Amino acid sequence: MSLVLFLLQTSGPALGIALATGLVSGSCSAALIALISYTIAQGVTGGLVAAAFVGLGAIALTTAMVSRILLVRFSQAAVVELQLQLCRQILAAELKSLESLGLPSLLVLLTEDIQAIAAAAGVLPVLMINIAGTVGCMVYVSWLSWQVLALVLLITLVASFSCRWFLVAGRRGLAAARNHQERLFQHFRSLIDGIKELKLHRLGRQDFFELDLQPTALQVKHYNQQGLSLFAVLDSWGKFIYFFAVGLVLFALPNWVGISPSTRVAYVLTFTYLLGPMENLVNKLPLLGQASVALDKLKALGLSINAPIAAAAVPPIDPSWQRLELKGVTHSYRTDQEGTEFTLGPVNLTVHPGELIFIIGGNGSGKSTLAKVLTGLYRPQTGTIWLDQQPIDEQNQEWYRQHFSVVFADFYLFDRLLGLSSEAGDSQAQDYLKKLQLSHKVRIDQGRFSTVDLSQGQRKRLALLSAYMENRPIYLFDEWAADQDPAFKQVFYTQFLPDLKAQGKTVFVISHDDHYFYVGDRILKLDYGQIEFEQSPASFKS
Ligand SMILES: Nc1ncnc2c1ncn2[C@@H]1O[C@H](COP(=O)(O)OP(=O)(O)OP(=O)(O)O)[C@@H](O)[C@H]1O
Repeated sequence: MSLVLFLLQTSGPALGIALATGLVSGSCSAALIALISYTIAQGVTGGLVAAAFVGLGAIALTTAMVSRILLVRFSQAAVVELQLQLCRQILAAELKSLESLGLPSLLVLLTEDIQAIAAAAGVLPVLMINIAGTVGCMVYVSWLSWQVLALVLLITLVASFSCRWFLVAGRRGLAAARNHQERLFQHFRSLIDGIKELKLHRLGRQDFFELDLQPTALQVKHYNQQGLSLFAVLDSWGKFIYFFAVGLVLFALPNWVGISPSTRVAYVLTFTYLLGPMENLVNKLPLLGQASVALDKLKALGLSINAPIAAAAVPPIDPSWQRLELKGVTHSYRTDQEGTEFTLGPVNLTVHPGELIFIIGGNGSGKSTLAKVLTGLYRPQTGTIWLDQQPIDEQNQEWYRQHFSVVFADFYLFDRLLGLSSEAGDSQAQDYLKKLQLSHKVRIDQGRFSTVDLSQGQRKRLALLSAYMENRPIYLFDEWAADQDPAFKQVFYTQFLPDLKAQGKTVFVISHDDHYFYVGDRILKLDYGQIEFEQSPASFKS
């Protein structure tokens, strides 16, 4: 049902015209069948009947063609809209929800699930036309004899009940395959990301292939085979019921109620015509089954193809802010295993413009988690963040986030400066390239880097350049200097950071380089998610 809703939303008028022309075509085809059987039964061969035949045939063919062309256009538009809609939802979703869904889930969603839904979206309108044609034929049958219609309806009822089991079991198989598909994508990811390690370790490679990748791929195959086989059985079962119905009308019904041979010919012709649409319907059931499994998964993941994303306007940021406060802020990660929950906070912190703050602590002490909370990527589970007089909540969180430029430890480098492509921007970026000692490697044209195939340290410098270009009031660097050579490390700590501070920017630096802490105003140490101390560099002893 949500698929139909989505189709109506994306291309309502086009779908309406396609369906209307399809309906006309289906009705004309049904009328043609009636005309043919009438001609055979009555033995009439007049010019009027021939003209009606030609007229009906022409209308049926033209409308069918128009309908098909519209459907092709419309289904392609629906596929693109579907992909864009899901991408919009992913962009709008909270980071935390996306992290808990996991990358494999999102990948299966954007590839397999979209394909399944798109394929069903493509066939659904054709199926609707087939159903319309079938209904037209049923009207004709009921006009011929209500007893036959009653019989057909009875058989349809029995068929629906008997097919239901196959449908449910088939769908269960497809759903199980879909679940294993996520694990398979996780293995694909390991294969691609871990290719260097796998190449160097022959036994490990064999182990990964034989114990992880292959069994999961075989499970996907097994469940898909199981599900699709049930749909194949359903196909044959449907045909059996169909021939059973034709047999009943041909051989049994005349013994029960009086039917003339000419009426019988009409039935047989009608049923023979119906074979096409019915077969089409049954053939497409696996596609519809896969789409419905994909839609269920979407819903379970908290996404929906019908939920429009309101592009809320974000007010301009406040460059003259005076006070950023975290009051009793906490954030926890819940894991499946008991006793492994990590809680950051409660954190109480007040920050002013132009401050340079080092955040330090051991591995797993919560520095990156604090960075995500501070920058508004994670919402505090308790406590509140205040920017001047404004508490940050769901409504203004997007606005709040725009105050920060961040280079995360696991940063992603886009191949262009997003949102900045003016020529003035290019010349400023060229200046930064020189300062970052990259001008011999990289050029910038209309905001696009000539290459991002660089060393890790060089890529981090480009990420820093992107952050500079964003020119936000607050900066956060998570272990930025870790991959830099000693000379450039010194440039970063003794020139870049003081420069930013001199411009009135507030800078948070997550770092282990204690011999540069003297450039900062404060050092904040985390231990097991708690602020262990806050000190000035002068009183700090590592
Ligand atoms: N997405 C997550 N889901 C569950 N637990 C997480 C997640 N991210 C981090 N953690 C846990 O939270 C704790 C703090 O992690 P965090 O990355 O904030 O530490 P860190 O101080 O930045 O560590 P490092 O110096 O190693 O980068 C760790 O115990 C980690 O296992």
